[in-house]
Amino acid sequence: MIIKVINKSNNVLPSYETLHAAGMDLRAYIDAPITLKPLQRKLISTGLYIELPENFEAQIRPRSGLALKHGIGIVNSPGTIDADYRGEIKVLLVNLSDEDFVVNNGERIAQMIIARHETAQWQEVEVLSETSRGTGGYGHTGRG
Ligand SMILES: O=c1ccn([C@H]2C[C@H](O)[C@@H](COP(=O)(O)OP(=O)(O)OP(=O)(O)O)O2)c(=O)[nH]1
Ligand SMILES: [Mg+2]
Repeated sequence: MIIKVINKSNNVLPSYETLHAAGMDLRAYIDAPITLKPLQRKLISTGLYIELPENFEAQIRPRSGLALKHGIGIVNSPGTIDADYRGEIKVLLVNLSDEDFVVNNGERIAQMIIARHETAQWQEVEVLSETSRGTGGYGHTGRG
């Protein structure tokens, strides 16, 4: 699919790193390095603005390597970019390690997945259909 994008950064556009990758890596677009102290969170710019088709969203997800090696997560993971959003895509990083983490311009900080979604309408009713699960949940089928 084709997605319109404005790139105000000095970075290359996000791209799939391998042939069948689900996510495109997003790069930080910042004037100077940003330090995240332990447990600190900061909104990181990407310089990207996109126009998604109706019934598509972009999900902003963490990179597992940064998570494993440096404890870097995304506070609102997965972040949601709505199809009608025209602002800059930003990434809310958090440092869950006990050491400072420095983000540099152009660094790959997150990944973006383009996904189709439904738009639902409600049908209000009094009764829902019966199932074998019923209202059971939260481990109701046991552990092993
Ligand atoms: O990680 C994110 C999450 C959101 N957004 C942008 C795109 C999205 O369409 C908009 C609103 O996001 P969301 O609905 O998650 O935030 P909200 O707190 O509900 O704000 P709003 O009232 O503007 O919807 O902010 C980002 O750039 N990065
Ligand atoms: Mg919202």
